[in-house]
Amino acid sequence: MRSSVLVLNAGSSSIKFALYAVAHVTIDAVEICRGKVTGIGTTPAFDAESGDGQGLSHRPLDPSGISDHASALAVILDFLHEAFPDQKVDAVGHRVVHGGPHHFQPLLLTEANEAELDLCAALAPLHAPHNMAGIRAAQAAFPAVPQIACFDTAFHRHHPWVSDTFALPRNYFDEGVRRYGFHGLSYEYVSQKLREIAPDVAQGRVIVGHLGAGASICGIREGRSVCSSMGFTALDGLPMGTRCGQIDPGVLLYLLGEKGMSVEEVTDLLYNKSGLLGLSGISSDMRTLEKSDDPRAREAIDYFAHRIRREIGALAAVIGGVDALVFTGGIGENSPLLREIVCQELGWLGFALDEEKNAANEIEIAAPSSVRCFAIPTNEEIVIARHTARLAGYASSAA
Ligand SMILES: Nc1ncnc2c1ncn2[C@@H]1O[C@H](COP(=O)(O)OP(=O)(O)O)[C@@H](O)[C@H]1O
Ligand SMILES: CC(=O)OP(=O)(O)O
Ligand SMILES: [Mg+2]
Repeated sequence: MRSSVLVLNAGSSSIKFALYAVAHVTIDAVEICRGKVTGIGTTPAFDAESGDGQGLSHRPLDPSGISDHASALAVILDFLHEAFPDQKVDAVGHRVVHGGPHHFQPLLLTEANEAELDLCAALAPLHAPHNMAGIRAAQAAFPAVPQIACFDTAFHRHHPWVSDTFALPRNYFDEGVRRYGFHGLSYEYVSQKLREIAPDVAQGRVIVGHLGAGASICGIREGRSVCSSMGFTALDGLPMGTRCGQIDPGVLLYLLGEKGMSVEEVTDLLYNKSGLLGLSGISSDMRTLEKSDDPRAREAIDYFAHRIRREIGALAAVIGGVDALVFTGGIGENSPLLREIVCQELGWLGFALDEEKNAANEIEIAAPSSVRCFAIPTNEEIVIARHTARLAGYASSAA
């Protein structure tokens, strides 16, 4: 049997997975396969491909059988068992969205620290309960195997105080009411990748936009996060697929006080009915909006780009300029249109895109005269695999 690390990234309606070969030598984790169960609780489907991109499985699943994360994980494990009978899972790495104020590093899970993570779950209602469900299901499937939590918040834990505090009385900060920042595993990956492909700017002033279903943007200096658009929860900052992003807290007081909405109704409005979906009234999915002729679809895209530009200006002011701008996440990597609209108005910061490179989703998309600009496909799973291999006692040179 060969040693492998299983990575699980449990979202609100999906579980993404990846399997990596690891060894007790100083080589990096090698991807064997990756895939996902999507539509848990609605119209579930299973997809998997090999590490070199060959399709392995693509099929709908029976909705009555796949009603929760445990049953979705069972499908993944059955597939891995059948397709890769020689691979033995020796450690499981989990993406955990909220790690609270104390976790600067990934964590080997024990009964004691799991209870602490349960407490953080209330701060990320769209993600954390599913992260914890993924952990519990993996513990049941692999009882004797180390389970490692890798936090989206950890990359941001060296922020200066001004980046993380709200202007509330100090005791709230001490109680944990502060800006945490998320998508840290993605920022960690992009920072590592930038060191490989553009070492001359990687240690400088870098702004990275992680633009996917969730979206945030981060100012990084000398490889360290300085400031991020996401705050106490994964609701703040940029508008997202279904989340509102930055909002005047007075609106919430009005909805709760004057309109008599319940906390549950406001939560549902802000997390599930706002953002691109709320603005367009059509879809939360950027591909659908790009194809639509409805003017509200384009207005939603323009609003998204406007807020990204605002944040880029703000982050440039905080980190003292920009040496490189990176787009990542499903939209950042794949939408030439969004990148074009964002950069159109950024000439004052020195940005000009090369039209053809941008249209082809090349890695480097700036015109020769421009400040450097990149579209880098993110890979949160390999970051989790490297940390997991290291904590479980396997070597990984890149961790
Ligand atoms: N070719 C594409 N053009 C435009 N948008 C795309 C494209 N491919 C994916 N996207 C968008 O990426 C978003 C999903 O991003 P992703 O990072 O995969 O999300 P998640 O946070 O669920 O991992 C969706 O809005 C989707 O429409
Ligand atoms: C933190 C967050 O918003 O994650 P995702 O983009 O996976 O929704
Ligand atoms: Mg994501």
